[in-house]
Amino acid sequence: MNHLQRILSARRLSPSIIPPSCFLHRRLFSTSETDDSSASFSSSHHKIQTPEDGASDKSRSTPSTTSSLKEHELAKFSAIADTWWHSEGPFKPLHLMNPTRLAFIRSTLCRHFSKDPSSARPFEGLRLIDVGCGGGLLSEPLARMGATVTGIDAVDKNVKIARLHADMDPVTSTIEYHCTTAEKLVDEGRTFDAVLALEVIEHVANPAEFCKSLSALTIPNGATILSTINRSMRAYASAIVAAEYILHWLPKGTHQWSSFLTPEELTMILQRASVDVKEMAGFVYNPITGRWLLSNDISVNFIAYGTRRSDHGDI
Ligand SMILES: C[S@@+](CC[C@H](N)C(=O)[O-])C[C@H]1O[C@@H](n2cnc3c(N)ncnc32)[C@H](O)[C@@H]1O
Ligand SMILES: [Mg+2]
Repeated sequence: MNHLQRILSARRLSPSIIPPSCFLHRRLFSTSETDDSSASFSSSHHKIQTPEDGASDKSRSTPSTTSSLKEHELAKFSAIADTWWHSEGPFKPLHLMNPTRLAFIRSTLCRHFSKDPSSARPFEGLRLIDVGCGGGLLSEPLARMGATVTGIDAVDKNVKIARLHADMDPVTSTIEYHCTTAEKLVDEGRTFDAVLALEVIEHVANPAEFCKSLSALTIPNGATILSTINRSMRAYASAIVAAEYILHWLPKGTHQWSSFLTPEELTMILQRASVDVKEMAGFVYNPITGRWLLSNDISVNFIAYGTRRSDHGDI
């Protein structure tokens, strides 16, 4: 068993990690948070959001909607859309994380669909969707691995940048990009063998509804993969205070601590959406090598792979 397999097998989940619903924050099952103008990206007065600030967020009690859009989150991405492919720009952490998250995706999807992970194009024959694709940092390598890729993003500028970049290579020019949302594609009846939403759920209006849409886009017995940031004190210190305010890796205000989900919460909302989480891994940054590694440590950045039950559950 190699290192990766050890990590992954260590993170195969049993239902015992799923907490009773009373542990969950009410936010998970409420709704679209109305816009918080104090979170504006362009503001010169950046207040570091504390966990307590999040706890008193009044927007929690707004009525339910199926839209996953949070306008002020989209505005942040629109403002920096032309930097998606600058490897030293605001998306540098995603560029650096890419090989690590692709290793997890290759490993889990190859096992799930009985594909050969040592093949150059292991995803040949698979239809994948990259939800919240941004500039296409993930969509492109998935296409190079042979998948038929659809990339969607709610920000039109992102989709345009993704399209322009993908068109530079005949292999990636096959990617179908659309400015739309997961819920709209559900309404259109689209389905995919595997659905991926990396670093998106912490930016949507309603994580539980979003997971239901991801599930509905996944064929029965297909795979669903999400990555996000844990709502832990370590994540507050490293992903917000250090990354945004000390190291300036990300623009200030990129993340709201209160919008993060714990691995248990994500597992539970996916389970309620008919997706059983099978494996999880953490991404850990090594400041000496400047690389991210797959790890057992899911206290900050983590990725989860689940399988879509063939029954429709309570979707
Ligand atoms: C942090 S970026 C991640 C980009 C890409 N998944 C990656 O990991 O390289 C989050 C992306 O999600 C998009 N987004 C946010 N909310 C969305 C929603 N409700 N539906 C679709 N895309 C959304 C944003 O426009 C942004 O491009
Ligand atoms: Mg994020």
